[in-house]
Amino acid sequence: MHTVNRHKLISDLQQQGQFLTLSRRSAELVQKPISFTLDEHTQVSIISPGIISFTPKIKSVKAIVLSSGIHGNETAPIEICDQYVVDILTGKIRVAHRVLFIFGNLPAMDKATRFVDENLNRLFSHAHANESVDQNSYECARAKEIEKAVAQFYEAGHSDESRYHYDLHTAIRPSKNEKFAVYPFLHGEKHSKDQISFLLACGIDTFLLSGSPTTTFSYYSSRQFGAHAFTVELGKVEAFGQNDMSRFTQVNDTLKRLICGQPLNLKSFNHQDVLIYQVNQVINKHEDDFVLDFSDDLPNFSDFSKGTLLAHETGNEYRAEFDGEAVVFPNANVAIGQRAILTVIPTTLD
Ligand SMILES: O=C(O)CCC(=O)N[C@@H](CCC(=O)O)C(=O)O
Ligand SMILES: [Zn+2]
Repeated sequence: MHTVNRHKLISDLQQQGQFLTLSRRSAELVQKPISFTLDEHTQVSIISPGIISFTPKIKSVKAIVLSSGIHGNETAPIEICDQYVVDILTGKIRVAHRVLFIFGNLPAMDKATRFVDENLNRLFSHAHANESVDQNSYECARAKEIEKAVAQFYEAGHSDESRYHYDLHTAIRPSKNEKFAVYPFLHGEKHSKDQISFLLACGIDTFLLSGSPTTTFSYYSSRQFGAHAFTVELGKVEAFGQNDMSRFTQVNDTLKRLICGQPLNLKSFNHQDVLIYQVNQVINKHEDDFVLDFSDDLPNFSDFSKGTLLAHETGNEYRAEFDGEAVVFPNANVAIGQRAILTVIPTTLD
């Protein structure tokens, strides 16, 4: 890159902070790794379009990944994270910990779609190398790029740094519990009540405990790097500019407090404040004729009595196994072999 352009880029970024806009509109400008310092207190590293890290000069005790737009049409988290990046670059706020922002699927944002060729959130933990995955797709390359950025970010820290990853999404359907988090499978490790208290402070009061490995981004950070990692669902999918940002005040303020090292005033964990579910069935689609046996606008967490037919396809019927079993993320329109419904049943944390 020409030196003059590099200086202009850095000065534009510091004056306007529009890293995401540049990543989406002029990706070639932020294609090469670029580093610079903000007022001598924060190192900025642009890793590739849509991926930027901030490192304070003071010793960091937390390494925090905030990802959004892993699905391109899930706009509210993208708008929240974009504003943090703008505010950091322009000096309105200052990070106290190392923070990596990842804006996942840039071309899908432009198309206002979940993805272009492949669901990016099914390609982590090396699933991008599976033979069923189109190796020429944007998402295949992007999954590799994101995995590498996360590995370098966590591994660059001190050994006593604790690791966090909040992968922010919005859901396709409305939900009986509007804000909820998927807690990736921990392979027998204990769930963190402190993390649940933190997410509760963000306005997230419902948790799904995953019971098996997945190829999602949050599972990758959890499993590979021991990060406290979650897929966080903040509401319903809306177009850019159409989100009612007042619905995100709590999560917006709390995440900002976290990255800026401000007091969080967390309430200690109390079973009565949260709804905890464990995943009971992961129903995958095997045939083209897979259909759901309930309406397209049925909200997430709607529950059924034992034996109710939830979905069917040639050769298979899928039924509720328990009274009160609820459905989450039902979607008949997924690729063959992928998850079409999660079912969950209430549980408690030990
Ligand atoms: O509303 C939907 O159907 C999907 C919303 C979404 O993108 N959810 C994530 C959950 C990932 C996880 O299980 O941790 C996804 O499906 O990728
Ligand atoms: Zn999503």
